[in-house]
Amino acid sequence: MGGLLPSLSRPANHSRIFYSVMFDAGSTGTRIHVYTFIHGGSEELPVLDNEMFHSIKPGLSAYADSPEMAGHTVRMLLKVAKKTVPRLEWKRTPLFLRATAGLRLLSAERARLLLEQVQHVFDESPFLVPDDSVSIMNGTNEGILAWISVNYLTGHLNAHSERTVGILDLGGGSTQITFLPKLRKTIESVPVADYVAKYDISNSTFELYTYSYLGNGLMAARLATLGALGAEGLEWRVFKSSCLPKKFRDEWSFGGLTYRVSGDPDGLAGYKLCYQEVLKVVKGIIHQPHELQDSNVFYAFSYYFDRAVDAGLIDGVQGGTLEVRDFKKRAKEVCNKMTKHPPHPFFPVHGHDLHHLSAQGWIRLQGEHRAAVDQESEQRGGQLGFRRHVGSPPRPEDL
Ligand SMILES: Nc1ccn([C@@H]2O[C@H](COP(=O)(O)OP(=O)(O)O)[C@@H](O)[C@H]2O)c(=O)n1
Repeated sequence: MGGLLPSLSRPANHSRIFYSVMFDAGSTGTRIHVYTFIHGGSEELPVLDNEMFHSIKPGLSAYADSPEMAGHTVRMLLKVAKKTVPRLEWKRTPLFLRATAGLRLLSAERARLLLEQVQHVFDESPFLVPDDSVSIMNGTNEGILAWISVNYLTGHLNAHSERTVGILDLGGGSTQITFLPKLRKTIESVPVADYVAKYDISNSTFELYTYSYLGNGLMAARLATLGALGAEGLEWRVFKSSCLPKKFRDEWSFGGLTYRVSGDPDGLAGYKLCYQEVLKVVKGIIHQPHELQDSNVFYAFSYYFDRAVDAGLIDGVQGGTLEVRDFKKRAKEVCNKMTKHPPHPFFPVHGHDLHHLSAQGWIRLQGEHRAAVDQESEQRGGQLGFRRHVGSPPRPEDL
């Protein structure tokens, strides 16, 4: 995202504060980040001074049949930019939008029509609209940027650091895994070449293992488990699962479609059956690098974080450190209890088959930091801000 920062060659008397506006168009919501940077001097890199955040649900892909509503979402969010950026700065403040799995899951034509609406709203706004303002980010870049952000914010990218940490990002439509392999064999034995990406950061080249599994984000994988993703007859069908309490009934919306779901009142529910159901969706698809069988540190976030909080495994403000097997243990407890008293539905592991990913590995679950008021339930107050952020860690007074 090299274009995020506007040109730094400014006249000496020019304001040393500048702004940049980034939209994250995810499968479950569209978010705006308005960054304020301070430019200390021509030799120095700008420093992130503040970030304003706001989000709207659902994501743009929910409007595949009414693209003008996607434009409306972006117009609403632009109001935050207008409030945050002084009027005089609007015409030199660049706008960017990067869409992730929601749009990747649509046909190229439907995605194009949505992005066209966004481009139109950008063009009629008073802000700067660079050439590459609006696009779909590919899964490889999504995984790499998350890895850079987390390693930068945790201090693993500084010159003295000898190791890095991996990332696990569970979105609604896709899930990413990225780490720096310790063994050459890991790179040599990837299933296809696009599991490896080289990235240069300050005189070092990192050869990363990175992959984005499209359709294995939490919402998409959950619907696939129910046999609902891509199914016909959504108006009359009810999709049943042994992962849901027997008497449970609900409607779930994703990607502009609504699915009626329920437990199986005449069947069985519980961990074992549910595990088999989920396995059908991930088996043979999720690649499990050998070296991850040993202990490894991963930062897991997005829905990994949300579900760990919901399951009572970590604190919603502090985040926490878990072993992968803790997820399995808790899933067993919750799913087997659900056969007796119906609690909230809990799927043991979505997206990644985490148990196999790293039997003894640790994952650190951290929430995201947001400096601004977020009206969504997805607001989290963890210690680090890293999801699609590249910038300074939040200051204590912002937390
Ligand atoms: N700035 C953001 C945006 C989303 N998220 C999390 O990302 C998840 C939703 O992912 P998403 O809607 O972007 O889905 P994808 O398009 O990445 O598959 C939720 O768990 C959100 O809380 C985040 O942690 N930080």
